[in-house]
Amino acid sequence: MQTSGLTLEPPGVASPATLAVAAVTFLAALVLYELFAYRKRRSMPPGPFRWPLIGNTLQVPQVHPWLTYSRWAQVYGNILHLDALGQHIIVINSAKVAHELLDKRSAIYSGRPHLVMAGDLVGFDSSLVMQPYGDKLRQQRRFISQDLSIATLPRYCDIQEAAARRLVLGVINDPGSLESQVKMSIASIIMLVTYGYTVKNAEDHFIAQAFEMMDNFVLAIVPGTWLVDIIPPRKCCFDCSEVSILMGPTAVKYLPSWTPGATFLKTAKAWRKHLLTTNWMMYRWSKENSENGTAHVPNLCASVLTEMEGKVTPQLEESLMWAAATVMGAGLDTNVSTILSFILAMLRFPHVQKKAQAEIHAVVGSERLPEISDRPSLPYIRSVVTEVYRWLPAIPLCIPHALTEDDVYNGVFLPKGSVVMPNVWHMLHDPAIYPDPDAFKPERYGGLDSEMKKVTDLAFGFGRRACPGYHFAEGTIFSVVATVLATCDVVPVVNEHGQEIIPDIRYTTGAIIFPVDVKCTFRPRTEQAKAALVDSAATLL
Ligand code: HEM
Repeated sequence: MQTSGLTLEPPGVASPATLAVAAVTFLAALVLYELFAYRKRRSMPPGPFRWPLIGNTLQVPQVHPWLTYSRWAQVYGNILHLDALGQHIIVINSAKVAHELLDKRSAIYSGRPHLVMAGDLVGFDSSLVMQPYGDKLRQQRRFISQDLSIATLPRYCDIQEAAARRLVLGVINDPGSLESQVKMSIASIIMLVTYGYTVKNAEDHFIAQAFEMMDNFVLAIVPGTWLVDIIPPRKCCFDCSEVSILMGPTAVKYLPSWTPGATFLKTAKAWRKHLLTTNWMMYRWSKENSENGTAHVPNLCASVLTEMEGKVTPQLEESLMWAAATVMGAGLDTNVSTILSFILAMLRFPHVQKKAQAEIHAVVGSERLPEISDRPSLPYIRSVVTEVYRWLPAIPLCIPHALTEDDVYNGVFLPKGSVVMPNVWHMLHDPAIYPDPDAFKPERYGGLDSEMKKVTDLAFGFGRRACPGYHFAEGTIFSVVATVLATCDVVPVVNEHGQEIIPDIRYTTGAIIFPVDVKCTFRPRTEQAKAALVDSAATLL
């Protein structure tokens, strides 16, 4: 429509001139933002090419990310930086840097990343493993470390040995049940120690609930999976007093659950309900049954409650409930993964198996089954266990830490709020430190605990967040490894043509990894060994 030489547009439609001005303004803002960001980034660690606005979001690897980070280490060095929509990610590829930052400066490297899906929505942020560093965390860690300290651990050795023996007997009788037997054996140890609960069988309701909770946890924390974690309402990436141009008003987590594309809200609701129901159910079971004498004591919950001498506040009780739940969650998959990796190693490296069996035979003999107290006398078995941690670390990228203050390391700026991921896999496969890193060679430690410690110092985490279950886990894994090797040959299954099937080295992806398709037969080495297992399974807990 033309009037007096002016062009009038219908209401709501911008003129080309307006659009042009908007586009130029947007581009100018983008250039300014990028220039500003570039100045800040120059002093940060190097990393792959970063796209305007989205940064490295599309490059953050989703499958076996530790392998990609390991390749990037060749290009960018030991400490690299990614920017995922304004979230800084620092990947550490060197043991030295990890120890200098995460151990020596642990006062500012002990936070955990804020995850909207796993934390705010599902509720895992109340569990010890995801809590920010602070009083609540310290209290929960204290509950665990007082119950699982080196001094108190001997009281749980019988439980660990009995479970290892039952596991071996179960697999001898039914080789196809390897994975479920390992899960059940580990769950039975953790449930007894944490809650005093005796697992009845593989279909036990408590076990099913606990593993489902872990499955949900592992899915909830996978980076890049959940919309809410990709578009968080976030402060500016470089200056916490400014609001990022990426932020917008998108508080996706507040959308109603019927919003198209927001099915994660329904998932989160279901997982939250499951998490709270499971954890309170097990805690209450323990409390009631430890009091009435039905539960096995000592157990973590009962010990802490006894020590409080009836002065249990609701806050303390909730804290204990989460500490116990975290022990259960943290102890399940890590141990299952490690034991399956051990079996895989024995199948692929039978000469190691022979050497380990010879050591047990020489030290323990064949008249009795090995015990955890034999550990100091069995350096080769300790080396086998250590080599499993190195060869296939259960948590290859550790659990991410968060940096709570700005920091400078060797002239490089590391901003507050960064997610810090130690690439433990790379550190443990560095050929300069571990020659021929894919080979399973317990000899590489020369039987020296000081060399083995270099591995466990990485595989069990760092600083104030280091695994509080380390000594306990060492007992469980040692007991399984020594019992298997003392009593059985771990041999491959054979196919219909009589050919042996040696599993490939393949594993899942995710925060905790598992070798896949590990199948084997446990062939009793002697009738006497099998009889000893039967006898002990009948008499022990
Ligand atoms: C082979 C077995 C295990 C491995 C490889 C392992 C490894 C780890 C690693 C790497 C971390 C993260 C540390 C960090 O953030 O720096 C961790 C945390 C943790 N682990 Fe373990 N762990 C194992 C078994 C256990 C067991 C049996 C328990 C309990 C009895 C346990 C309890 C915990 C807890 C509660 C945390 C969270 C600590 C925190 O966030 O402050 N772990 N573990």
